[in-house]
Amino acid sequence: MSFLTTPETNTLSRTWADVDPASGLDLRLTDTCLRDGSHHKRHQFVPQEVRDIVAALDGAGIPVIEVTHGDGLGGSSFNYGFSRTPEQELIKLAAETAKRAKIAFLMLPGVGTKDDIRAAQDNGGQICRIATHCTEADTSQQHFSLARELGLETVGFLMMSHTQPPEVLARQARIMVDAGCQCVYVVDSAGALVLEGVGDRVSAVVNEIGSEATVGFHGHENLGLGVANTVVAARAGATQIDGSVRRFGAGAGNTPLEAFIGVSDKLGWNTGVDFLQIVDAAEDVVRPAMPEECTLNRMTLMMGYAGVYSSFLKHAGNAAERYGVSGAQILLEAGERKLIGGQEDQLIDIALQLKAKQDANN
Ligand SMILES: CC[C@H](O)CC(=O)C(=O)O
Ligand SMILES: [Mn+2]
Repeated sequence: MSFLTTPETNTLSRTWADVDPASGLDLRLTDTCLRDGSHHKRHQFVPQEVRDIVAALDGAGIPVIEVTHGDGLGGSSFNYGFSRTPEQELIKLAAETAKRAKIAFLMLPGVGTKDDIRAAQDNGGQICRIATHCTEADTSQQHFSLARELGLETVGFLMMSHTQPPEVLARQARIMVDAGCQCVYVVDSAGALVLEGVGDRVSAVVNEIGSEATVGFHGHENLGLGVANTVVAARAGATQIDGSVRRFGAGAGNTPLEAFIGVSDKLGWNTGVDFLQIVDAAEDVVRPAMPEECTLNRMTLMMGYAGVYSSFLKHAGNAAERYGVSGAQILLEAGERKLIGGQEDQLIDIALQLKAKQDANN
């Protein structure tokens, strides 16, 4: 079945209402500006910003809001950047503020621990999202078991999905589902996937896991395709969709959720979110909390083009400044080396090599 099965009517082959009929939703949205946006904010969220953003998103009808350090539970460190406010405090505040939305949290095995998951649940987190590189799903098994034992809803993130063909992702999704994952996300961490590249991957995962679990899509804007790629993902069977209001996320940002909501309205897909309210939230509440807009520029475009993990942006920028070399060249080389999350220190190695070359030529 093609992922463009019914373009005339835009009838989705799978909807979120298949899982939760009472919701009546075609697609269930998760806003990640308070987690993926943490990279852009260098993890400097303060309590009032979290309260205001959660209240605005919840009021507009966003059903899931993710809150954690950008690199997930336990990410506050010298390697990834220290949080200004402890993430568990922010999760608690978010859970206390939200009237309808569920609070999700992210964890990467090896960065966070099982105790961090327990603490996040104690603080009101209800959805546990476990992220692994897209060939390493087996590292998530014990975390899915624990999360299910605790009664948490579970989501699996197959990061850097552009690096593997659809059949590999499908096999990795199977590992997560067998371990207790209820929704597997195809995660375009580098914003490097282009249209059919998304559709083929989502379709393969849908075909593998059938009705055992749902499928999600998490996009980045590095080639300007966040909304278009997400429409393709939904047509291919993804029923859970990530994005960030005002694109507040890593790299050039995430799929701009307010734009996707407007597009969904036009396509007749019910997200349950009020377009006018979410546009106001983007402008009046989310934008003031951002250090600057997330934009397409030489660095972020290079990430999409070379296939680089979006959360490397600030690290590459720091290394470029420190050693007086081109940030774009650092990112190109990071793409060549196929670096994955956790290898941030190699950006410094690349910068040192570029500097040595530069010095030799002067
Ligand atoms: C460091 C985790 C990463 O930011 C997760 C994510 O959002 C992605 O891979 O796109
Ligand atoms: Mn992301």
